[in-house]
Amino acid sequence: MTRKELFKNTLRKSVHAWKLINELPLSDDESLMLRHFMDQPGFLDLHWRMFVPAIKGQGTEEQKQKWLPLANKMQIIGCYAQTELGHGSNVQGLETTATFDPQTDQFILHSPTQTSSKWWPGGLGKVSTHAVIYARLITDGKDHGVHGFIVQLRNMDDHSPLPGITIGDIGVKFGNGAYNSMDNGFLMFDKFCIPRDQMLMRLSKVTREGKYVPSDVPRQLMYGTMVSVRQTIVSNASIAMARAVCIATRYSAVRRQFGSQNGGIETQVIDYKTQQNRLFPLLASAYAFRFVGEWLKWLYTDVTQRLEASDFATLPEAHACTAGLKSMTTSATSDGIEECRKLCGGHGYLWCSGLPELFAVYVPACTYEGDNVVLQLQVARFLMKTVSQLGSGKAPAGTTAYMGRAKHLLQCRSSIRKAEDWLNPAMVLETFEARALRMAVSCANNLSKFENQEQGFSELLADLVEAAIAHCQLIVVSKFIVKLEGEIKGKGVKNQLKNLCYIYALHLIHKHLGDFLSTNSITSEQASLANHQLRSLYTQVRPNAVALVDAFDYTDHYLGSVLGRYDGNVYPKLFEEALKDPLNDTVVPDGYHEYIRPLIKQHLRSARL
Ligand SMILES: CCCCCCCCCCC/C=C/C(=O)SCCNC(=O)CCNC(=O)[C@H](O)C(C)(C)COP(=O)(O)OP(=O)(O)OC[C@H]1O[C@@H](n2cnc3c(N)ncnc32)[C@H](O)[C@@H]1OP(=O)(O)O
Ligand SMILES: Cc1cc2nc3c(=O)[nH]c(=O)nc-3n(C[C@H](O)[C@H](O)[C@H](O)COP(=O)(O)OP(=O)(O)OC[C@H]3O[C@@H](n4cnc5c(N)ncnc54)[C@H](O)[C@@H]3O)c2cc1C
Repeated sequence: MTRKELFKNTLRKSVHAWKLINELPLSDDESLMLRHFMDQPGFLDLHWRMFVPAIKGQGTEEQKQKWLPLANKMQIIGCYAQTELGHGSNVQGLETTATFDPQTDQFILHSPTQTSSKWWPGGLGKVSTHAVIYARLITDGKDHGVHGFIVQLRNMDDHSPLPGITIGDIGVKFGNGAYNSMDNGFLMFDKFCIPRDQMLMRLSKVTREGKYVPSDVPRQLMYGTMVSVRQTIVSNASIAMARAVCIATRYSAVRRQFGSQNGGIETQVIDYKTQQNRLFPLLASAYAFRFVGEWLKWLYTDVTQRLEASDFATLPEAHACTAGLKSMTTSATSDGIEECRKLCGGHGYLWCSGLPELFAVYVPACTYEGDNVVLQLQVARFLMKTVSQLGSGKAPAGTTAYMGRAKHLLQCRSSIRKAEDWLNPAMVLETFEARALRMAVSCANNLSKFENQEQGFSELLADLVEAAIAHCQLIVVSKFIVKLEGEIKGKGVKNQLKNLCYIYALHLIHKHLGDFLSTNSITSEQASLANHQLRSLYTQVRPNAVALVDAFDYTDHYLGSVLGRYDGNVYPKLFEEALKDPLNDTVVPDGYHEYIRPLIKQHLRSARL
């Protein structure tokens, strides 16, 4: 499809999905699943996952009563317009202004520079009638920082931009289809006025007289919508990773190369230890991210209930966990999809393998809802704060509770003696805890050598990110182990999950061996025992690998992959797909008479001479 066709077709699908949601009707959770099976980025994502939650989280009761019924019935369509051309990560650096005019009781929205143009918001370019706009609030010449406003963008009769608004699509993005179904947009305000009651005023207010009344709740609640979406992105990482792994596993069982004895059949590539060493940790990650996603959903629900009761104690941890896990799981999934493409050899590069499109549509998850490095630095800040409070009498809680055992974890030596010890959950956990804590403490010690903490933080950014990743990996391993300790239905399922859990943990040890050795969390002998155990786990998973991806229950239609077909009938279908290509519509291609023939003839002439 051309971009225009793709965009229009996504509108068609979105509206059809919305019709089904109402007609069937579907619950909120079911509606999200329907969106998932629609399988294309579109304006509904932003409307439901960001615009509506922003109003719910930051609007007053009155504002919710006014706007939510309209949004819930989709009589208005909204997006989330925070990022600007010049600033995305640095939200405090946004330039759009919302200046209160007491004469008219309005805010004047203005884009003072080119870099202040809103740039990237999905659904903004062509679809949304409204947006939650983030702008610097100015009253009586004073800048109060960034706040949210509900703004109508387009005329409700003919969809034209309202006077004072310049709006459009930012252009083609990575890949052919992929995220191009979405109208990521730009927007500039030229002294555009909105009524005062369209500032989202749950967190802070501007009175009729123009007085700014700051809230007594943390200003970070303004970032609540991002926390909510980051949480869902973790579960989505599992879905995307599982999809790629399903394709690569099924195809690896079908594909044969080398190893033929006396004209017999060749070896299935899934039987090569190198293939297993690349593939099975990804299979394990798909399960691991699912379980950590379930736990994160619980954490998010818990913090939301606490916030409603004005208990803000767990907000920093919820922020650190959602930011860190969003970052870690999306980076691993993007890399994992690309690895699955390579695991499928040359055919993985064909569009009909389903992997190029999956990669192209998935990879911006490393950037949207917060650049992955920037987010890990938030985790690092949280860890440095926690380390600095050790010994102050305030016991670390939640995912940092292990830091409360710092005295032990800083000096303990791993008691792994034989390969099977690496299947002991307590020993594995202690290894990850020791590594995470020692990395964090080492950063804190190095930081303390700087007179200026901010300068020290800047200098140590790379180490801090690694410490944050170590902490996040510990969370994922520990939640997998917790899952195994709970009730698991199905004969033999627990054993399979156990294998995957230890593959997940041990492959991380192998991958980050430098961390584990340099922090003395393990010795090189223990590392080699871990590798030995890992190989043994691969052998145990091998006979069940295909069943473990079938368990994701993805239909062929959803997978969209000739290589990942359930029936394994890959080769005839590759031919069928090839023959569908428009280049094969004619035997002699367009351009033959114009370019190929004259070229060949010229050579023939010179040959005769
Ligand atoms: C089938 C597939 C379906 C997929 C479905 C997914 C659909 C998704 C659609 C995606 C569309 C994309 C949308 C977007 O991208 S929207 C824009 C997202 N933008 C960002 O994420 C910006 C990232 N930047 C930030 O979040 C902040 O600016 C940053 C956290 C980096 C820094 O903020 P700030 O400068 O204000 O803060 P400080 O560093 O000074 O920190 C101040 C304290 O505040 C704490 N903090 C920061 N953020 C939060 C938060 N969210 N919640 C709670 N607390 C927070 C921070 O830790 C500091 O605390 P301390 O003072 O205690 O240290
Ligand atoms: C597909 C897609 C959809 C999007 N949808 C929306 C949307 O609906 N609404 C919306 O408002 N926005 C949206 N965005 C914007 C998105 O949220 C931002 O692009 C994202 O937050 C990253 O910000 P940035 O582009 O400013 O990156 P930058 O911050 O400019 O990052 C550039 C580089 O600088 C590094 N860097 C930046 N700051 C630091 C630091 N402090 N320390 C170390 N390194 C640093 C980063 O790691 C990165 O390598 C979308 C983006 C994409 C790609």
